[in-house]
Amino acid sequence: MPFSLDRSRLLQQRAESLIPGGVDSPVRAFRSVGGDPPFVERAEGAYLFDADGNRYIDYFGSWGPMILGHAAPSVVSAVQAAAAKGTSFGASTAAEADLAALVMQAVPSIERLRFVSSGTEAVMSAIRVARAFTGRNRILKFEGCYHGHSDALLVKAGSGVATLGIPGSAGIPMETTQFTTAIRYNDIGEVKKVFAKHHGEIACIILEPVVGNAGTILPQPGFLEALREICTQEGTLLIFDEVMTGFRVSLGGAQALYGIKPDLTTLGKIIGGGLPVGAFGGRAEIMNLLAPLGPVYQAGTLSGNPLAMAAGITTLQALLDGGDDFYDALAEVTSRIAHGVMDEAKKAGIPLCMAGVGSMFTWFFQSGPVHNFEDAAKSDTQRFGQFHRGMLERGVWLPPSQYEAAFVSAVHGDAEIEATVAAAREVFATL
Ligand SMILES: Cc1ncc(COP(=O)(O)O)c(C=O)c1O
Ligand SMILES: N[C@H](C=O)CCC(=O)O
Repeated sequence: MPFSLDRSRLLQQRAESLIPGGVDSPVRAFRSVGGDPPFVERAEGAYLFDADGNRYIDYFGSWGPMILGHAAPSVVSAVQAAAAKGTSFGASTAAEADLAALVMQAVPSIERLRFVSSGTEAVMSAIRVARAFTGRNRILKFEGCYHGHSDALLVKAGSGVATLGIPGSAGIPMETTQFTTAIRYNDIGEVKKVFAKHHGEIACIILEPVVGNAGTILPQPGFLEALREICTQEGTLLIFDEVMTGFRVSLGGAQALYGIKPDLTTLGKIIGGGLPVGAFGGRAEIMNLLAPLGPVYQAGTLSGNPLAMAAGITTLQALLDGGDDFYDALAEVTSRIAHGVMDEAKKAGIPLCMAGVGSMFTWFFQSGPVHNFEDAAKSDTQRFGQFHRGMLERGVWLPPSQYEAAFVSAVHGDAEIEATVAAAREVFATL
């Protein structure tokens, strides 16, 4: 059967008449890679199935959460059992503390934690509590890092903002971003300059400790250590946004991998096992400023939702049980996929470089190296788009932007590696 997206196209047209751009999040629209986005009907293991009957190996895993693969039987059973008891109470359940305890077991820098419904909310709330704790307003972030879509954090953001090539967002008053400073990632000299200019004013540095939203960019040796030292000296809080890297790059996230202890951490994605969730946490003396204990207001009708808690508990328990062996196996499969495709690019004479850690990675269409967003933006995005479409037609669904990370799950294996490398070989021959 020749590849067709006829039904998806019709569904997209219908969606466009009802929903702006036909999507509930811009990155889903395939604007930077062209072509029609497939409409998903169901998913199982490492695969997505669309409305036209096409099957795809999934390399974006709902943008990170699906580390156990789609519809993992243990997660589905836990969610079904929780749903049978009621889908939301707006009152506390034991499951919230159960999940909080599992998170803290893996991420010891978190002494107190609160659940919210998205990564955006987690970051927004962490910034508020950091400002309250320090009595300062300014936040320092890095170009190409994405911390959700709250007003103050879209300045020079990655992900869809970078993909669409827009500077931030309309509808945000200048006054709201006046305290946001965005500088180059991996450049400690720039960080020092900002502290010299704004001495005593900076509430927090927030960053993706491994960037995923400009494509994958690794911290250079010493960068995270230097940030920790500066923050400690200056009375500034260090916030690791581990919404993507938490439970992804290692059980304890990037902070465990690189041995750095942030003051606050934001989480999302994997800790909800594919259901809507976010969390922020850190030192008790900071987190205890939250109402009802303290003066920082933060709330949520569906926060700690019982279905999300059930999916999260089951997922984290599997990761804790699997331990280092689980993460080593995942990294090994990822490395075979990532390097297998790199080898094919080399044979085809196509400049391609790769950055990755554990089970997240990006192929940049350039010779590299990529240390910051400016470097990532040198990629041949047109060629990336051609590659993306070619792979999709051959049953491999990559994240539809050069400025996003790909993810591998525990149920990707030999068959998926071979099929992916073979598809890349064919596509490279057409570029
Ligand atoms: C690092 C990071 N922070 C924050 C967010 C925002 O999370 P959400 O989309 O759940 O609001 C995302 C993903 O979107 C992310 O990757
Ligand atoms: N890069 C984003 C999150 O990690 C992609 C998810 C989205 O914005 O829809």
